[in-house]
Amino acid sequence: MDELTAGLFNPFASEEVAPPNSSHWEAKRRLAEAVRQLNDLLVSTVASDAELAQASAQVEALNRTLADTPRLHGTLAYLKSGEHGHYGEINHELNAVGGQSNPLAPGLNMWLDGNRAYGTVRCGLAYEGPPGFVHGGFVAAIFDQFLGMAQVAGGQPGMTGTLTVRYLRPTPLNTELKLSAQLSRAEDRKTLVSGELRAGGEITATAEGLFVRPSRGMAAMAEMAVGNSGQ
Ligand SMILES: CCCCCCCCCCCCCC(=O)SCCNC(=O)CCNC(=O)[C@H](O)C(C)(C)COP(=O)(O)OP(=O)(O)OC[C@H]1O[C@@H](n2cnc3c(N)ncnc32)[C@H](O)[C@@H]1OP(=O)(O)O
Repeated sequence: MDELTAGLFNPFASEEVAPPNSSHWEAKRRLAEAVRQLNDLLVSTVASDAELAQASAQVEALNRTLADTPRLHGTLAYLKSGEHGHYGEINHELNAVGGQSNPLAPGLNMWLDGNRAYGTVRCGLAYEGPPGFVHGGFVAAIFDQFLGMAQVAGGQPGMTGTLTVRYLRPTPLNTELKLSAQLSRAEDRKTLVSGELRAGGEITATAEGLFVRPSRGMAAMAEMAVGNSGQ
């Protein structure tokens, strides 16, 4: 374990969503939730052109305000600041699929129990692909994150090597979806995890992920990423 992978899974010890570790993350979770609602409202409103123009001006003004605040570009920058928790906590806030403080993330909650993992997620209107159903790319993204975290049981977290999703039936929007996964095999640097997604008791998709612990190690992978975060 290195400074990235140590504590990576701490936020998933229980079914309760791990609380924010500071007033900063608490405030950011609130803002993220407001932006999620904004996203939902944006795709559903049929307001007049004038109302949309006014809303755009308000959001643009807010963007200018936030652009003038101190910023950290990427999870590594947060880690290096030393003020925002360990990597696991930062990942739990900012991850693109599971981050509580990232409005792009649909609010995936997951917890681990031995070599099994469980989770819930609810995808609002902004995740629509086929009419009334979740976009298949987001189903795959949810599996990638969920299976990726479930690999903890194997004790050697790695990157997704392959992810195979079988879409059995459409996955409904605005419905509590239940996830479960189990470790199938862990050998050397490779961990195989399989999982399923259910809506109202019916399996809508299954997935199998092969995760590979990089030969160069996670920390070295992270160092390779320096400069990718758009600062
Ligand atoms: C950035 C830091 C983050 C830190 C925290 C994150 C925690 C995790 C969070 C996860 C959640 C988020 C999830 C995400 O979003 S992870 C993001 C999506 N995934 C990636 O971007 C991964 C990109 N690929 C790589 O970085 C490398 O190719 C990896 C690391 C995968 C292997 O490169 P490495 O140089 O180490 O490999 P090796 O040549 O020594 O081969 C070793 C063995 O593995 C076998 N093999 C290799 N590749 C594949 C493959 N694609 N499928 C099947 N098998 C593969 C290979 O045949 C060999 O087997 P064998 O011949 O010995 O039998």
